[in-house]
Amino acid sequence: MSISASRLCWRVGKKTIVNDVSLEVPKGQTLGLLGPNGSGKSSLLRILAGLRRPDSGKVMLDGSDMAALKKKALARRVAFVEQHAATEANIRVRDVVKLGRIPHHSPFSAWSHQDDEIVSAALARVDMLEHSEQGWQSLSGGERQRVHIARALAQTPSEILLDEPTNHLDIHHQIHLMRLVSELPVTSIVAIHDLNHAAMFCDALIVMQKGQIVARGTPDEVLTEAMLADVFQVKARIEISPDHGKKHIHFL
Ligand SMILES: Nc1ncnc2c1ncn2[C@@H]1O[C@H](COP(=O)(O)OP(=O)(O)OP(=O)(O)O)[C@@H](O)[C@H]1O
Repeated sequence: MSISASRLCWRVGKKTIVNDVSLEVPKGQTLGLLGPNGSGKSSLLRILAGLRRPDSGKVMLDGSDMAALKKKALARRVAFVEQHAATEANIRVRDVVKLGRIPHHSPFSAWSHQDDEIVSAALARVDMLEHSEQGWQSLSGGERQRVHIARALAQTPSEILLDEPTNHLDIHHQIHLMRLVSELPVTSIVAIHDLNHAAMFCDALIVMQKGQIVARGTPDEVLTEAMLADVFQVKARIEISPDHGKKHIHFL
């Protein structure tokens, strides 16, 4: 397994926010994390990214305990795009993406032509190459989101964790981004609210409720009218799309 977690628990005071969560994602696959607001998706992603220590349980990368990895080695391997990622200074778009290369450098190593190529390729992948010289503060919300994703790609990670990455994006860029994530030769875990995008672009899904996993499997197995009524309290009719052969949810 590229990334796995066994029996993760995280509490704040008496409240258990992540409750006995175990998961496994094979190399190159895309796992979608679904669940209502406050169900623990972001908290789980922060633990999987190594930003938060669980009270119990562990995260494994290729079978080795993540807790044993040094910060820089972890940053070379796992990229995380947070939901409210901020970049304060008014630096150029290209410089934001260059930050993704930091874990690959020592204080004495020189910036290389290859670094430049990786940064340009990351910007091109999110359709932001022509904004390279623009100042960060002048970008729209969706453009900022795409630049944060480019920075994560410039890290050339083996695992990428994305917390609601299609927030702020127009429908063209939502589809473009989800297709990109699903086609990347990188293991991805993505918290996502759009259930039809989850059906179209994820290999497997996990549904969280009150910190626990309440359903898991392929999108076909997980996305059922009963689950949507039970977990999300919505009525829906689900059919197999004649266009792409995946499940399609009609909300009633
Ligand atoms: N540091 C914290 N201290 C106290 N409570 C917290 C903390 N972090 C998260 N929580 C609580 O834990 C629960 C899960 O939050 P989390 O952000 O992980 O949910 P989520 O599934 O990502 O939600 P959303 O879909 O709204 O982004 C929420 O009730 C939240 O208020």
